[in-house]
Formats: sequence, C-alpha cells, structure tokens
Amino acid sequence: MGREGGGASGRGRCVAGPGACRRRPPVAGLGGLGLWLQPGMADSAQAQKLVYLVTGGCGFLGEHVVRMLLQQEPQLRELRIFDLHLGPWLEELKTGPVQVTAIQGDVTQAHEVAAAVAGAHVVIHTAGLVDVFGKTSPETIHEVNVQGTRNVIEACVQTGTRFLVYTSSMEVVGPNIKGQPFYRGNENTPYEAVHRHPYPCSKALAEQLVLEANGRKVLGGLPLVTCALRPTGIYGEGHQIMRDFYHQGLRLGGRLFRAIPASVEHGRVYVGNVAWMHVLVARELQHRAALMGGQVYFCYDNSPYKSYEDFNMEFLGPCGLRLVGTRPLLPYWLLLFLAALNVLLQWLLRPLLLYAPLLNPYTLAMANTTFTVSTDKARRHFGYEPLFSWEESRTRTIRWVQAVEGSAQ
Ligand SMILES: NC(=O)c1ccc[n+]([C@@H]2O[C@H](COP(=O)([O-])OP(=O)(O)OC[C@H]3O[C@@H](n4cnc5c(N)ncnc54)[C@H](O)[C@@H]3O)[C@@H](O)[C@H]2O)c1
Ligand SMILES: CC(C)CCC[C@@H](C)[C@H]1CC[C@H]2[C@@H]3[C@H](O)C=C4C[C@@H](O)CC[C@]4(C)[C@H]3CC[C@]12C
Repeated sequence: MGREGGGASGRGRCVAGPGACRRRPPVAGLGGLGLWLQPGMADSAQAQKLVYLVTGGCGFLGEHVVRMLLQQEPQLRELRIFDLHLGPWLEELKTGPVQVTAIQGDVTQAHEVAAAVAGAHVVIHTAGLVDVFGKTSPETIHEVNVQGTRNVIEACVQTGTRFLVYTSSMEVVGPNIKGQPFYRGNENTPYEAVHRHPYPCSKALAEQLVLEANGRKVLGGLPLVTCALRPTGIYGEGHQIMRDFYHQGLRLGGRLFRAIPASVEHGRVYVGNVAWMHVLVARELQHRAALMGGQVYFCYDNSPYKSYEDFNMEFLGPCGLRLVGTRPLLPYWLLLFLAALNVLLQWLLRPLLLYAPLLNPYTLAMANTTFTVSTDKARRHFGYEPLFSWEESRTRTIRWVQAVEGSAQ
C-alpha cells in the first residue's frame, strides 16, 4: 500500500502567534463508578515485557488511556504515568501485576522528560494544554504543547525509545480561520489548514515535529517510528465541558437555549474509543512500522453526526435538561457581539480575576462551522474497530453525568 498523506495533512500555516484485537469489554467507570475491570487483568499467559510511558496520564483522555492499557495490553510489564498533577486514583492501580509508576513532572523540563522516558519501549504523548478560552497565555500554550513535544522526541532519541504516539487534534486541520466546512472528510481531503488561535497553532506545530521525527536514529542506531492521532471533540466520562453545560442548564431551571443552527455538524468521538485507538496504534506501530510510521489518523467511531448542542442533548436530555428552540434564539451577529464583549471583559478583568466564559469568537466559530470526519484509514492500517458502540458510549456518558449530579447534591 502506498503512503497516505495529502489534503487534510494539517501541516498548516499559523498566521499569528508562536507559532485481531483482544476485546475485553470494560465492565464498570471512571471516578469511582467502578465501570472498569481491576488493573492488570490482561492475559498473564502472554509475556509481560514492555514498558510504556503515558504523558498527561492523569488528564481526561490520559486516564482512559492508562486504564485501557492495563486492561487491554497483555505485553505490559511497567506503566509509567507522567503528569504535572498526579491523581489520587493512581493508588488503586498499584496493586495489580503490572508495575505502575507515577511520575510527577513537567514536559517543558527536558531533564524530567528524559528521566521518565529512559528505558521505555513506547511513549504515548497526550500531555498538553487544552485552552481555547484564554485561560493561559499563548506563550505558555506554545511552551507546553510545542517545546514539551520537542522534549519528548529528543528524549526518545537520546535514550533509545523507538515508538512514539502523539495525541494531536482535529484542529490541526480545522475549522480554519475562513470558517470553511469540512464535511465528512478523511485524512486526504483537501482543506486549507490555516490557523490563528494559539491552541490549534501549537497542535499543528507539535504534530509536524512528531511526523518529521519519524525515521530519526535513536540511541543504538535504530529508527524512531512515530504517528499522530487526531481526535475530533472527545466526550465521555470525565468531560469537563459537558459537566459545565450540565450545571449551566441546572442553573437555568433545566433549560439550555439553542445558539447554533441544528444543521451545523460537529465531529465527536467517545473517549473509550479514542483510548482504544491509542492502545492499538501503539501496539501495531511495533509490527507495521513501514506502513504506519509518519502517518496521521483521525479518531472516529459510530457517534452520530449532529450539531454540538444537539449531540450534548443525547446525554443531557436523559438527565432532565431541555434544549429550547428549533433555531438559534439569538441572531449570529448578536452572539458575535457578545463573544467580542467577553474578550474585552476578559482583558479588563485580567488584573483582578480570570474571566474565561465558554463563548468567545473562536469557540463560536468552531461551534458554527461544520467539521466532521468519515474515514476508515485506522481500520485499513491497523485493524481498528470501535470497542464501544454508540449505544454503550451514550449509556456510559449518561451514567457519568447522573453520577456528577448525584455527587453535587
Ligand atoms: N478533549 C478533547 O476534545 C480533545 C480533542 C482532540 C485532541 N485532544 C488532545 O488530547 C490531549 C489530552 O486532552 P484532554 O482533553 O485529556 O486534556 P486534559 O487537560 O484533561 O489533560 C491534559 C493533561 O496534561 C497534563 N499536563 C498539562 N501540562 C503539562 C505539563 N507541562 N507537563 C506534564 N503534564 C502536563 C495535565 O495535567 C492533564 O492531566 C491533549 O493533547 C489535547 O490536545 C483533546
Ligand atoms: C455558542 C457557544 C455557547 C457554544 C460553545 C461550544 C464550545 C465551547 C465548543 C464547541 C466545539 C468545541 C471544541 C471541539 O469539540 C473540538 C476541540 C478540539 C480539541 O483539541 C480541544 C477541545 C475542542 C477545542 C472543543 C472545545 C469546546 C468547543 C469550542
């Protein structure tokens, strides 16, 4: 098979700023819900010899990747979890047969990264600053997402780690600054990937570094094998923005008010399937380096194509919320005005407090631009099939929102 790249390669321009799977269905969830099997229950008949490192392993996606590895990767001997903030839930993982090593560290510190990477066979680099709300400075976003990724690559080269999986983002491709739709596109769909916001700029630069590092000689002389996964908007247990919308709906008397036309499709993917894709890609990269090295893959599953708000209602509806209006209740120009006002308020209030509402010109543009993916590249290259059906993904997410509600009372 020839190499695939092309259209939606995401090696876009930043116009501003710095730039035969063994299925074991999880049975219980995150955050004390007990939705997963106990750690280390992977088949002990297979040799446990590999050391994996997950950066950002205590984040929303990272925690799912960690739990999925413990459950679905039989070759695992040691799992290193590297994060700026370590979660207390890590303790419960330390009792299983796989050695779980928690490392508190900062990806911007090259020596800390090198120490964590030394001796690892595979690195899954999910650590990043996800900020489209203006909470952090563009410089910090760049430092963590770009320099942090550079540090991970250099650590692999210096210490002899050969396999690197990078969690990129759909935003490496778009929506672009022109707001052009990307309708059910794949990794080869032509699209003008031009960004201005610091977050997509940083993800695009970091992805480029990772892909360009494919083939570099690591300590010992063998080539580094890298690839990048590009999730669309991830949802599922632990999704902070879903929690924010839920609480906002409760404050508004069980109602949310439609702001985006129902016709705008926004790509979403279940966190368990994104985690599963990371586990599979990390495993198969070791066997299919020639095919998979230097490649990008969108993360996809069978979640339906809907607008951002209609999709959220799949979970918030059964939890008692109602989306008011079949059309946006406010005209677009007024939303844009409010979004701009929020930017001004953020700037004015900065010396006193951090004002970072969900609505700003960038998030409004994202929510208002169709961006959906339809591809089978991951199936063709490494046999990916979603581990969780849409019904399971939906049920798990609803259960989690209900548990959030319960714990808030
Ligand atoms: N959430 C989404 O919808 C989405 C979609 C596409 C891609 N992604 C990507 O997936 C990855 C994980 O995102 P998430 O939603 O789980 O975010 P998250 O904020 O929940 O997790 C990121 C983790 O990285 C850690 N981290 C941040 N700065 C660090 C540093 N300097 N050193 C070490 N660790 C650091 C954080 O402590 C956190 O645990 C990110 O790279 C993000 O760009 C997320
Ligand atoms: C009109 C407004 C009130 C609606 C605001 C919704 C807004 C907060 C949502 C819409 C789209 C969301 C992003 C999208 O799902 C994809 C990603 C990619 C990922 O890499 C990081 C998260 C992000 C940016 C989502 C953030 C929240 C957004 C902007």
